[in-house]
Amino acid sequence: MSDALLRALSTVQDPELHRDLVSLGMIERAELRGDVAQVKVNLTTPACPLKGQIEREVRAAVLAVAGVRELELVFGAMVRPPAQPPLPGVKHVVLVGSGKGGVGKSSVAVNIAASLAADGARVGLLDADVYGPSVAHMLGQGSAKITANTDRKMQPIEAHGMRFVSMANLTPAGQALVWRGPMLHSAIGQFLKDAAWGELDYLIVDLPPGTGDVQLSLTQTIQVTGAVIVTTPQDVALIDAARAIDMFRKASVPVLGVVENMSYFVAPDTGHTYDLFGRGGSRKLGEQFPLLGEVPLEIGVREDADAGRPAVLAHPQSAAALALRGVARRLAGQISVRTLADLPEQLPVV
Ligand SMILES: Nc1ncnc2c1ncn2[C@@H]1O[C@H](COP(=O)(O)OP(=O)(O)OP(=O)(O)O)[C@@H](O)[C@H]1O
Repeated sequence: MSDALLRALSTVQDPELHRDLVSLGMIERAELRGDVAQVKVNLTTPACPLKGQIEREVRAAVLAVAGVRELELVFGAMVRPPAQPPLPGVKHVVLVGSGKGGVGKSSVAVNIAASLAADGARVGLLDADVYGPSVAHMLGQGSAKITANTDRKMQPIEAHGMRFVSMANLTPAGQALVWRGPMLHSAIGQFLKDAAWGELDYLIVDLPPGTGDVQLSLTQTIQVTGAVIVTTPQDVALIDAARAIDMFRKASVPVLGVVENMSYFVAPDTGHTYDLFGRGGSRKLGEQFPLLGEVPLEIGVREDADAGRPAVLAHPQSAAALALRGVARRLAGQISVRTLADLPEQLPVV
């Protein structure tokens, strides 16, 4: 490594982590070949929301070093696990919850997972909404069946770049589940621990709506990185979202951010924007939670879900898909912030 380049790179801060790239262990290579600098930066997540800014600042710093005429810059990514990973091979478990049903929690969970996977992360999705599992349908895998692998573990189903497990793929279609708390507790534990998740950067968990047994069970079974709250902007939804936030607080689960879904509607024929439920209402939940994004109500989101393809993949340029991509990247950023805040001053190079 070139000392001059490292000195220059140590003046560049990660904009979210407020620490320099060198002490964060993000510089894998910094070499001078003649007057060409070759630098490799490992971001803390492949879904880094501020990659463009980091790239600009690295360029400016390196090209200001005496004798450097050109920069060959490559990016990699390495998601850092917390001091205590939640499950072997799984770095982060993130819960997606809502105070009330029908606000689009599963849609948001599926699109966050698909978006992180599209950015290059290794992603799992656990459908813990055992009473109303809709993830399998939204991923076009409603009739797939979960099988056991040679170690007698549940083999997650692969779709759209992620692995997922859903009760819908274990029970015959159309049958209701009539389980009580202790059975649910053991089912969730099995989904987490007896599924062959393999190596994952993020395991996204779609919770049932509300504040019941499954939510508690999950927070007691493993150390989760945090929770995302999905809400719509009207007061009745926000009251329930506040209750969900309170539940996570009592269970010592950090709230990583809030997603305002069905935030507004743009009429496709006139282009007029309607704030059907009062856009921006989720700010009433408090300033302490980052707003991860405002996702418009869009017919395509529902159509894509029913066609079994996440909107972020099916119609990546739609306003809803772009908002959902932003949600996933901001969430990944928040996870890095949480994790690195708890790690030592000088991190090893990854
Ligand atoms: N932004 C959106 N625009 C249009 N339709 C949406 C949007 N978000 C969700 N939907 C649709 O609303 C319906 C409910 O969404 P979803 O199942 O994701 O909600 P949920 O909160 O998980 O529900 P439940 O709590 O009952 O499981 C679905 O048909 C979904 O396709």
